[in-house]
Amino acid sequence: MTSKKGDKKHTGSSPALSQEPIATGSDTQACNATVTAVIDLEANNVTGIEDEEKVDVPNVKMTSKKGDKSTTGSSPALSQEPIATGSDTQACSNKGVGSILTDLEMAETLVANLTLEDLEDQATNILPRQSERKGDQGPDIATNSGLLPVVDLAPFFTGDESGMARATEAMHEACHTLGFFRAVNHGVPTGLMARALELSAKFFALPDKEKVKVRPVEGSQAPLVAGYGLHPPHLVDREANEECYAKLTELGLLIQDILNDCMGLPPGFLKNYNNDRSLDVMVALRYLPSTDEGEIGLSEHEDGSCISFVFQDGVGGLEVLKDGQWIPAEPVPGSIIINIGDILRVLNNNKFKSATHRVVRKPVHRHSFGFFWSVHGDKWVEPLPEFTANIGEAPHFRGFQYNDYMQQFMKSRTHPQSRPEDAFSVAHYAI
Ligand SMILES: O=C(O)CCC(=O)C(=O)O
Ligand SMILES: [Fe+2]
Repeated sequence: MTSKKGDKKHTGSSPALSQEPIATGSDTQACNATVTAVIDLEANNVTGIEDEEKVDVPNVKMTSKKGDKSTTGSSPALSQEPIATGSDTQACSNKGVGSILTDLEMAETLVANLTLEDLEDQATNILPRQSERKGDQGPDIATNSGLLPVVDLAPFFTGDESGMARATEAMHEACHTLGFFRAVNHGVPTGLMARALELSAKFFALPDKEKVKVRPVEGSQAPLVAGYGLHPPHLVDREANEECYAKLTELGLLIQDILNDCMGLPPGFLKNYNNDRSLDVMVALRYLPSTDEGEIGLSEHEDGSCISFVFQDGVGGLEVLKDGQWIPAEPVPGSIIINIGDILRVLNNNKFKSATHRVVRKPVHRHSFGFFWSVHGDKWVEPLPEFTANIGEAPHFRGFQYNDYMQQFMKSRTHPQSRPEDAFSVAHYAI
């Protein structure tokens, strides 16, 4: 089994891709949350992966699959060709129902002969509930906020006006200087995130022979040739995923409103501009253990989203580039890491950073969820007059249709350039 160690630049796992519903392979009911996972079956040589290797996962021993398959990009719903060699991903989108139903039927048929007990037996409970994890008593924000700026959103739930102003200012500063911050008291229950991570871990811990049963059907419009089309219906608590998706959507609306204020835009401007939630997607990621120091799990990239949200287990590995230094975005229980994507950066003409980030693999499996707040595919994206003509500044980007951007973004993922610096990015539109 080969182990790739490249630090190939890519454009992130934000999936809002094309005219085609992104996570076409992924979707189910309510949030239409489902799973599109990427597993490079060829590269990973599923049959060559041995069962029953003991793997350490935070605070627990688990039985898991062996195999070091490092990853050069984990993006989920994106590839037409296997590119993620060593991570598994799943996605929840809220569109694409048409082609997903087919996959759902397939999944249900294929998994129907397995009982929940069978599945539970196979998937050792690798992530205990947050409350059961040693040291995870809830966010210890004061002492353990790590290096990222922290934005406490509590005032937006209590109506404390001066607190709201302080949080808005903190967010503005973070977006301006780093493009990343840690949100606490954000309204997404800690237990819900823990449950989603637990379910994801359980799914990924299944033997490959079970997971491949929920690959997208041959000829499906699902954007993955290798990967999981759906969560096995009997295994996954869809309600938890859907609730998580719904809560993240609420958080997205709140953050978008606050950013609207940070940017000094007329009240409700972003909400109006970005009023279609069909390309948002929630992705579950699993990173395989590293075999060597410094192996890359997700190569450096900027997100193609408007705003991205990440919650993670206790393993760590997410890093943000600032002034040539990689800053760890450490796991802090209950917090959500939020970063600015390329779309917002273009809209405000580079006032906010869309920071380069990556995931470095650790000696144990890592699980995380990404939620990518997108814009509608038909949307025209260009620097807003508030950041150009109205203030006498030249635009730093020419305008583009989001679909066009995503097509190229995708192509660059599925047909990576040999030189990372040649990879497609929003710089393509720079003036
Ligand atoms: O897994 C993570 O912590 C980050 C994932 C990420 O950056 C992405 O999917 O774009
Ligand atoms: Fe990212």
